[in-house]
Amino acid sequence: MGNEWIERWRDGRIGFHRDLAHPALLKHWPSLGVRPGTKVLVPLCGKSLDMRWLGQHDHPVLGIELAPLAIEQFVEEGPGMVSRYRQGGFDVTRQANVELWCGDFFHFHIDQAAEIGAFYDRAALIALPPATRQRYAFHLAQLTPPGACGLLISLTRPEGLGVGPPYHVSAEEVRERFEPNFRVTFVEQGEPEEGSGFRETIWSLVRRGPRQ
Ligand SMILES: C[S@@+](CC[C@H](N)C(=O)[O-])C[C@H]1O[C@@H](n2cnc3c(N)ncnc32)[C@H](O)[C@@H]1O
Repeated sequence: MGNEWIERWRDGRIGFHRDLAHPALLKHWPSLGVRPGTKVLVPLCGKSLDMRWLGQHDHPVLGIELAPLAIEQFVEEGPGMVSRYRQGGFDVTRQANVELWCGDFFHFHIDQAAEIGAFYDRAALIALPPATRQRYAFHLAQLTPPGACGLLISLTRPEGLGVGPPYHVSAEEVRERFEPNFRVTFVEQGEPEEGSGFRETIWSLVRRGPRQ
């Protein structure tokens, strides 16, 4: 699967990328009440401008992305000095308060996640095939402390029009995968996208503590 993403980036098949920050992030992030200064984990981050928006709103950002090209494009297309270093087996590229870790999200370890206090998933869960999505939900839970909250933007797609990615992830599946470790709240469902019929759903998640 990893190679397919690398190829997509190489061939410029990145229709998922948006030229502006996602409207749902602008609309709903403030109501999560995440304190300024809280570091936000962005799994499977691509070169999303949502990271720049979070960075500009006083959140250090830690993005994890498999494709080196995505990271190169992010820093080329944005302002600010770039620094590069190696940490915990990952090549890390930093620009302003966004640090991009190049590698597999599933290899990112809890020891490296010490400062993370919030998270943002747009098109990460839905980029993964069914068998990997449970693993994703557990891994996200492992990396986030009790009380950490975040937004999840999932997607449904009409039946019979291909498989994915992006994969169809139903509301039931979101609850089933995340509720063991997160309080899951439905926030909003977007309108179906013209042509594809893809429809995004916004969720807010709060990492449960041991007895919550
Ligand atoms: C559908 S895109 C979404 C990107 C970004 N979140 C956005 O909203 O534009 C999924 C991204 O995840 C990356 N990816 C896929 N599997 C990954 C993995 N196991 N670890 C890290 N990144 C991964 C892909 O290279 C791709 O850039």
